[in-house]
Amino acid sequence: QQTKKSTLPLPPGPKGYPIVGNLFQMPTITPWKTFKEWSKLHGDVMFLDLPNQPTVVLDSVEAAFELLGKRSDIYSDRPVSIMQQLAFWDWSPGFLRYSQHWRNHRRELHQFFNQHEVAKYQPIQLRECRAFLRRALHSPNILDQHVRHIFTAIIMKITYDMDITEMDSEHVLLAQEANLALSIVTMPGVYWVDHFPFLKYLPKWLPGLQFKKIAEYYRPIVEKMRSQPFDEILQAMREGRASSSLTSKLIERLQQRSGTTNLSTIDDELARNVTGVAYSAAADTTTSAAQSFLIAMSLYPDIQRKAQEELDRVIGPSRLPEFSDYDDLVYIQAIALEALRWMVVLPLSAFHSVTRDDTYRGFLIPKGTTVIANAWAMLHDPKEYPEPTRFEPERYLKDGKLNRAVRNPNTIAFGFGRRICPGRHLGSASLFMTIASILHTFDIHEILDEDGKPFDPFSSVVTGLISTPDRVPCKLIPRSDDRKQLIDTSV
Ligand code: HEM
Repeated sequence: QQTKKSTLPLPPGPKGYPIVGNLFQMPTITPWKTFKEWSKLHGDVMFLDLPNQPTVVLDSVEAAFELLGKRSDIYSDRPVSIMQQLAFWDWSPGFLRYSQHWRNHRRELHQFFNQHEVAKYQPIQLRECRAFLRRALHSPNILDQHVRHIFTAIIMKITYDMDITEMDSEHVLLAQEANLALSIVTMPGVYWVDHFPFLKYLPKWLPGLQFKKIAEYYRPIVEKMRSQPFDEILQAMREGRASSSLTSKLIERLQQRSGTTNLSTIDDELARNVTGVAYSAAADTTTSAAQSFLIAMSLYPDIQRKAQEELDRVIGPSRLPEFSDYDDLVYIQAIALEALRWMVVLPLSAFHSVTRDDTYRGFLIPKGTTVIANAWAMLHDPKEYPEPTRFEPERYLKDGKLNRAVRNPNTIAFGFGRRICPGRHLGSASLFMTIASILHTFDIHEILDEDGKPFDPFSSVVTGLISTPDRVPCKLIPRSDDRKQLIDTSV
């Protein structure tokens, strides 16, 4: 028996082929740009016929806010990915199905990363930003690694009370490799097993089944990343020598709640999942945003000058920025917003999925449809952000204040509805302090390539769940000898 709703048409989309639908047309490089082009023909709510994974792409804020925001009671599920399961990434709270199990994880994440709690991490953020300044001053040739170091050290300290002094420490290398696996297995349209699940039962020596080898290689690495630091803290707690960290606090809280020191299987899993997701969600994302900032500054020296005028006026020459300067550093706030808009960290956000048949603008969106929000298209919409490829902090300002009439890019860049990024306060604060600290002490210069050509940030991005510039051709030069001294004498 047909319901009335199911007689409605699906949203329009590119014409596909029998059986494989649009699978062969799926772009593997910067798909957000291709989707944007396709949406010019088919509209901002576009259907892609992918086997086992019908997909709708939303290219406008209007559609994303309505479906993922207002209707988030039914649009907060995640699509199931066999590739993620095979590579052992399906435990992550970021990929859990919309359920009580997910809500339990979300509640703990909120406890540790809500706006009020995040203020407690400011001393860690300040210390790591200042350690960065010293590293950039004394070993300027590995700038990219130093940038990554800031956000790795912040999240490792918060989560495990671990001091990351070297980026080649075992824990960091493990976490980086597990994250590489994440970006490899989340490439949309790449793994046929997600569209033809029977492939997972075929032997791995058959041609075309490399996905099995990839998953088998990464699985133990991801397992170890999630368990090793956690087990170390659990052991230290048993021996009464654990220091305070998110992990120890969470374990204690779960122990208190259940009234026993032995965690139940469910609580043990919850704790491992919440602590395990922290690095993977925090490090590469904030690093990518900071890279975007550095590249923008190297291409727009006039914006640097304006920011430095503000920093000199508010802070003066004899100290480094503090979080208490936040309200007075409006131009720096605008730069942080623009960095998240200009080169979008998660250009296709994270995929949602709908748990019931729904109708929108007269179209059917069937239960189980994967819903992709093209955040890149929304943040590069010239109607909202004129000349979107220009880096222009002024677009958010009016009379020396943030202009509320312009859409704050954070309302898109951190995702939507009930799945919105729980780490957004931490990410934004780390980014703000990094930008203020660097601009207060250094000038950022562009490094031209061998042919003397300037860097084109938009044709040099790595495609993945998280998009990053493929290099950061910038160098930092101290603004003066006094600022050099300031860097060396500040802790
Ligand atoms: C500039 C930095 C960051 C950006 C741009 C960013 C962006 C995002 C986006 C777009 C999503 C998907 C939201 C959705 O599905 O609608 C997300 C999810 C998530 N983020 Fe972030 N994020 C950042 C930093 C962080 C940090 C610092 C943490 C950790 C403390 C974090 C933890 C998470 C988690 C756990 C999820 C999954 C939420 C869920 O599925 O319920 N993020 N983030």
